[in-house]
Amino acid sequence: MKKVYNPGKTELAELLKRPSKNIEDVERTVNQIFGEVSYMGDEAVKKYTSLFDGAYPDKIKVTPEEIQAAEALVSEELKEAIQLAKSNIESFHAAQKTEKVSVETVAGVECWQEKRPIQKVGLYIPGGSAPLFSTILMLAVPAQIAGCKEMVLCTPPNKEGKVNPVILYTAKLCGIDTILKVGGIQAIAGMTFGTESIPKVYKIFGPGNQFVTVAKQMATKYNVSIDMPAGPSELLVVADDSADAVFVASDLLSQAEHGGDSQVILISLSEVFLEKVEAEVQKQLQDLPRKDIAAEAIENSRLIFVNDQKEALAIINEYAPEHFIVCTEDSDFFVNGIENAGSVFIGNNTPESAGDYASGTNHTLPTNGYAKQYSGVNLDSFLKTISFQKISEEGIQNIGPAIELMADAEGLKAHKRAVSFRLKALKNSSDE
Ligand SMILES: NC(=O)c1ccc[n+]([C@@H]2O[C@H](COP(=O)([O-])OP(=O)(O)OC[C@H]3O[C@@H](n4cnc5c(N)ncnc54)[C@H](O)[C@@H]3O)[C@@H](O)[C@H]2O)c1
Ligand SMILES: N[C@H](CO)Cc1c[nH]c[nH+]1
Ligand SMILES: [Zn+2]
Repeated sequence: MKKVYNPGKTELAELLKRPSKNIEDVERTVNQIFGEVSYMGDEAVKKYTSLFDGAYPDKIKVTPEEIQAAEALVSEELKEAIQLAKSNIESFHAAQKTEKVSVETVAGVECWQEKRPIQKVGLYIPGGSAPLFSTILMLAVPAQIAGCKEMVLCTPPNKEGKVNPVILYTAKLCGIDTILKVGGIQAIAGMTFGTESIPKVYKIFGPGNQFVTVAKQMATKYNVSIDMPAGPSELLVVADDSADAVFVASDLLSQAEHGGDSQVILISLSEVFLEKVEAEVQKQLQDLPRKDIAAEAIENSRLIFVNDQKEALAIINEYAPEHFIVCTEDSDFFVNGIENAGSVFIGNNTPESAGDYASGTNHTLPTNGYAKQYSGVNLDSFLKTISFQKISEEGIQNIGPAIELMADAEGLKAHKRAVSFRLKALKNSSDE
């Protein structure tokens, strides 16, 4: 991890760059695959599944027999853990339901808004380097609470053309039966255009690598919306001597092990603490099964010493981390001051892994600085808000003249008439 002391503005900008691939190269690949999938459907999907995943499944859709068989391959212990996580995610997301908002803006003009589910949603479950079945809970649970009618799940197959049984088990538990063995750009293109096997959806959800993230952004050009850009995982920790170096190092490594293009950052007001964590990261790295991946991410990562809390907060808000851990004596300073972060974890007993799996919050979060303008997935992500209005005779008489004047001023005569005819009819009937 690169260690820096009191970096200046220009140095910081360079230091805090995410280790992303060349975006033009990724966009070129995305354009090509989108083009082919839109014309050739399943044939193109199979071509790219074979190229990138080394698999050529004869059927893209997982069969009911495969789903059935998966259940026996998952241990009872793991099923119970999944159930506990599911129930906490349900509690937190069900609590996000809101009441109908209704206001009589002036006498006789009633305005209200109500939420309705997005009918067809596509859930992308990463599976390139690790089968992230926990992501199914994060997406399907709020989709179900929202009342989405159709859920389509895409996840990459392994080299034998199979999907991890825990993914199949969790999908079934969440009421999903349309599971497709397709990952990466071809999955996002499939859900964007629809193919013989992949249903077209209205909104695509879920995290993924940089190919998936750029593909999701491309989908928006074809009238399919997305939750947010949720790419390679990242974590920023702010800690002082009140924190535990062993815990902090384990948190940093937890996100580093997602992928070589992940990034983790520690900001501290204590030089001694930075050094302790640096040594601890190297120690804990040694026996990680994904040591090479984590080590690559650690190469892109930073240890930053700053003199005061205000400076630390300014850096954090500029970086806008996906995950933000606060382990300082005065945690309120950071908790109250944070403006840009996907999800915040407070205190020595709150590992980031808790939010990844089982505390109840959602782990599908904006990366790459997008926490400046996007929220993580939540119940509202699966809902649309529709506004309604009902105007009485009194109401149209109250606002009609203003509408007529405004329509006139915009030069829109038909708009004006739509009001004038009604006002005239009311006047005639009152004159009779
Ligand atoms: N932000 C979040 O909320 C969040 C949550 C969980 C995971 N993640 C991130 O999701 C990512 C998962 O990545 P992953 O790779 O393991 O799985 P993935 O499912 O996202 O991607 C695998 C697919 O990438 C495609 N691919 C691989 N190499 C390619 C190439 N050269 N050209 C075109 N396509 C290619 C293949 O089709 C493959 O199926 C990680 O970066 C992880 O950090 C983020
Ligand atoms: N940390 C990931 C979000 O960036 C989510 C995850 C799933 N499994 C483990 N972690
Ligand atoms: Zn994680």
